Amino acid sequence: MAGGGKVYSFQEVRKHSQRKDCWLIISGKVYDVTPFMEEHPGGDEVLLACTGKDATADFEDIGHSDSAKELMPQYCIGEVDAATVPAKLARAVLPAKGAAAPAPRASTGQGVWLTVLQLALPLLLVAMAFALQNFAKTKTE
Ligand code: HEM
Repeated sequence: MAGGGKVYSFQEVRKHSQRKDCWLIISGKVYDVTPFMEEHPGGDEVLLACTGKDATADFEDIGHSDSAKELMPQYCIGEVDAATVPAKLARAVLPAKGAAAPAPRASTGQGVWLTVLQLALPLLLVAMAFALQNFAKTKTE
């Protein structure tokens, strides 16, 4: 690691959030990607959008190649002090520009009931049609 294991606070890392001074946090490590901004095949905007937070999920979501991962050590300047990373920011997964937004989760309480209702409603209608048909038959007999 180029940074010799230096530990930075989250507050320190987030100060470097400009095109000419851009640091990222990926898997607990701090990367100074300033010299890489123009070369990054995904563009500099996505890197800028990943400053000031934990960019691990964004980086992983892209499915970077092994050769991309091999480039990383040269930009690594140290580690982030995990205790200083705000929990909600550490878990934040913002969709990267050009990437698909995460699908809404259907397994939440409300979602399950909606699915059950969607399945049950047509069955209920068929059952009612049969009942009506039988009722009409018995009336005419
Ligand atoms: C040190 C950090 C990073 C390095 C060295 C890096 C390197 C690369 C490389 C080499 C590629 C070309 C494709 C590949 O080989 O996988 C790439 C593509 C890309 N990267 Fe990064 N990247 C970094 C961080 C990030 C971050 C934080 C994001 C945020 C979302 C990002 C978003 C993208 C996107 C959107 C592409 C284009 C993918 C495509 O066109 O299919 N990268 N990156």
